Amino acid sequence: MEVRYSPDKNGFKKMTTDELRQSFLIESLFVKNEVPMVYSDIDRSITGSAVPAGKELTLTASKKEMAAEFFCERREVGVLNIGNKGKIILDGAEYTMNFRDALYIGRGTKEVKFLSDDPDKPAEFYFVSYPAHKEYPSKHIKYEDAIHRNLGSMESSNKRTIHQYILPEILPTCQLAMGLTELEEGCVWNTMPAHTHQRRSEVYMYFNLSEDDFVVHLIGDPKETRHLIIRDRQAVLSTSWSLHSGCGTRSYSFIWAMGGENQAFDDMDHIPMKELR
Ligand SMILES: O=C(O)C(=O)C[C@H](O)C(=O)CO
Ligand SMILES: [Zn+2]
Repeated sequence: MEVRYSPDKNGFKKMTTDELRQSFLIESLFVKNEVPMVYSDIDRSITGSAVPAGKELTLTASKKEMAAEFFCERREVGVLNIGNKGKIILDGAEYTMNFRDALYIGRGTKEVKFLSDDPDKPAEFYFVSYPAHKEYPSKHIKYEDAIHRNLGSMESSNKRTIHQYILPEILPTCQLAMGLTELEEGCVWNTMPAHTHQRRSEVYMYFNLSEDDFVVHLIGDPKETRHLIIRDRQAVLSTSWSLHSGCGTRSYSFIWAMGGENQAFDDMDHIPMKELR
């Protein structure tokens, strides 16, 4: 498992493009028949994917980094399927995962298996995990059971729907919150006006982009921003002090996942537009 260490605010200011990418950008996801994972010291998130294409995949603990017998020994996981129909089996209990369905996997779950219905049209599971102090029941949250919030406008090029799957309004978790944001055609800006949230950190994973398209993702202190060019199915880590917002060369979607001490979605420190630099 790859491990990432984040810089402090001052170290961040001196980083080159390559250093920024090595610290915050995750380019290794969605490899068929593998379960790539990145462990970050930011709230101890683990970000990964599972694309079973003719092979059943298992979520296993990396002994060195996790010192655990099984992945969910002290962790909870949120999974979203952005591919074709598949299944996740948790200790023998089977969940049918359609496109845009989510699954919360509670601490204590011993066996997690990922399968696709058709190996030629695989399911594409994306997951984010955080440490969990307590066992909460696993739960399947279908697309139609998520909370769908419309935000933004065509005039601001940011009309989008935020689909909220894993939040206290839907199910209890230890610290994980997770959802999916889809931009309307012709809209390119996400999370603008921008925010930080000192009380939690966040991981974004962008998708629905063609090979030639990308998102210019803003990070850093709102008064001294930097950017990363992010391509299809790549993820970006965000510290609690960093804004996280992006502008694409076309419309796109992204999955956001958060861990920390406060799960209230609207608990954000908004940044006045005039203050961004
Ligand atoms: O488009 C948006 O705005 C978002 O999706 C915002 C994220 O959900 C977020 O940053 C939550 O803290
Ligand atoms: Zn946020």
